[in-house]
Amino acid sequence: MEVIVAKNYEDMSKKACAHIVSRIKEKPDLVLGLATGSTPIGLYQNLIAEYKNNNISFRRVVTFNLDEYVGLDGNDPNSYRYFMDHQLFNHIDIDKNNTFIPDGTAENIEEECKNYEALIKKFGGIDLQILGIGRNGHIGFNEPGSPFNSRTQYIRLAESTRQANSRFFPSLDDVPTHAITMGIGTILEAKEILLLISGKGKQEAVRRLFTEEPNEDFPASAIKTHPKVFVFVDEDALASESGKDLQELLAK
Ligand SMILES: N[C@@H]1[C@@H](O)[C@H](O)[C@@H](COP(=O)(O)O)O[C@@H]1O
Repeated sequence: MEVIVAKNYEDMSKKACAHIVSRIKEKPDLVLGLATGSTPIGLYQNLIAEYKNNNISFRRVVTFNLDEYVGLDGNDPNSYRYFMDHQLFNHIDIDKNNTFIPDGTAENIEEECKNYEALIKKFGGIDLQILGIGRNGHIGFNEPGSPFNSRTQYIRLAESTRQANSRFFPSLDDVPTHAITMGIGTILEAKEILLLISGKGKQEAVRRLFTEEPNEDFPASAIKTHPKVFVFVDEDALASESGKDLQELLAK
């Protein structure tokens, strides 16, 4: 696990963007795994700027999102399809037919999960997966207790996750109770993983990530078993009480 410490959110977003741009230049038909949440928004803005400056093209890039709420269609402003269209896809030259997100309105959710896995395989697997992290260590919507070999699946959201995400909805009652998420096993099959962590609210998650052995109570710890991981973390997320120790730990 390589750790890149950024000064702040903007710096983290820029550094992660530079990493992805270099990968797209090496492989213009990169299969890119995408994440939602507030954390990657700055990264997406930087990618849009790189496209507008004619520095990169997404014409041949294929994307797979980690997850989607069950029950929300793509026109719902809280769906992850809507999020991705508005935060990234509408502003770059990507072929929308090559942007995949689980369908939260599918009649047969289990089929949808299987098909999603098959589609990822059909494109040769994910080259680079972007991840954010929930305060309880969730990645995608894999909540604590998710087995490390789990595949794309239908899951019930933890109440703490519904509460955290209720800031985007009119009320807590409007937050869906279920989602489809790539499994941890699916995520670990990506050839490379980029985890982005920003802000004071993530200090405890950072502490656990850097100090705990891989364990299913803290889903993000699974990435420690992966051979090619880059963690982009800003100083706010690092600066816990034990921040100094963490900085020392990282310096080793
Ligand atoms: N499913 C998403 C995760 O993929 C994301 O990492 C997490 C953290 O979001 P934020 O970046 O807003 O803290 O939120 C959601 O639950």
